[in-house]
Amino acid sequence: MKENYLALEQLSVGYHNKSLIDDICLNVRRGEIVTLIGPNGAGKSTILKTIARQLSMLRGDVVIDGSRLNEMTFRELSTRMAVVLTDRPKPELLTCHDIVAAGRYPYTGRLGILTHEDEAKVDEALETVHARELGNRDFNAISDGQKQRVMLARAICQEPEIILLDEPTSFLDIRYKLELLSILRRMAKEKGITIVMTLHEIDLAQKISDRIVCVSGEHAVRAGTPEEIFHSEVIRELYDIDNGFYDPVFGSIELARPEGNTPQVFVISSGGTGIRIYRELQQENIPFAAGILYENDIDYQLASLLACKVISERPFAEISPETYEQAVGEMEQCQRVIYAGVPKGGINARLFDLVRLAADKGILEEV
Ligand SMILES: Nc1ncnc2c1ncn2[C@@H]1O[C@H](COP(=O)(O)OP(=O)(O)OP(=O)(O)O)[C@@H](O)[C@H]1O
Repeated sequence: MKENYLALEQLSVGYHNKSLIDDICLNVRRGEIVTLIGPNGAGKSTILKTIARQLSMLRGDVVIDGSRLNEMTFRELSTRMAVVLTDRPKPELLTCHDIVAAGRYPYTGRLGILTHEDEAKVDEALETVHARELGNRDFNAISDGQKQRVMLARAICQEPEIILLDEPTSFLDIRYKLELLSILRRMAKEKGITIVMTLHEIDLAQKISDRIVCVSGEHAVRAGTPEEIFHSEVIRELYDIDNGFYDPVFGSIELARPEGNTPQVFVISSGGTGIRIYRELQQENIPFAAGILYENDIDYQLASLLACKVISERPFAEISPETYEQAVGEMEQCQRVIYAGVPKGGINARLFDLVRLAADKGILEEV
């Protein structure tokens, strides 16, 4: 077990002496990736700014590697902590290289003169974020996504023990989002750098984080592993979602299921063949039933979220007469039956009886 690096001890954060969230207690281990998630305005950035000492803490304490935040000198803090918040510097006539080089200032003398070694670190940091070609460009004249990468290069160049990042993936296209997250993962796992960040993309948070902190309400800061936090109900409650779902198995956001509790279509599928059909029916707002699906079938997870009825069977069991009759009853209420393909196996033989029955009734559509 790695040692604790950062501790928030009954921390209260807020503005103008008015607290927003009280009693935050959190221990973060060295090299851990911790992501704060929660709705807009919940206080995620406020917590990060407080840890970064850009905002005074109201009560409690922040301890970094055994040192109290408020007792650390500026140099001590800046050699330990790099911060990439959403505010961007608006420098006059500074190149991206100059911005990144500022990450070396905690290590240079008063005049801020960079040694050859410092210069090499600036180049290396720009290289890491694939922004070397931006080095000579005016920082004010590059895109938001490019600025984001340059700011990350500055943080890397600072060689910190901990990096705080506020929404680091916003503005980045998919390639750079993935790249940023893999850079962070390398920094954490190979160099033992502790990462605390906020992310709005909870699917990415689920995949990259060692621990998730849910921020909402005055006291409600709940922490857990991604497996503990990413349940449809926890996410629904955290974000107060009433118009869709978060599917924790696939890490996907799903729109609400079609309106109505009476299925118009019955879908027979297996092993992923139903997914495209479910989505099409969802887009057309047609309520549907799905079955007979084994509970460990990939289609079962999405069907449970989108179908108004799912007829299922226990994994690896023969389809029971009761389940079959239930499926027939449901299917006979529908105007259409879509057969999306099912691999034949001994135990699912009755599924094919269902398909034949639909064909006999003249309501079968094969896709
Ligand atoms: N400088 C400020 N002075 C007073 N209140 C502020 C200030 N900055 C933010 N707030 C308020 O504090 C609350 C928390 O804001 P914060 O930016 O921490 O939320 P957040 O969880 O990061 O939200 P988002 O996901 O929208 O970025 C909000 O109600 C916000 O209006």
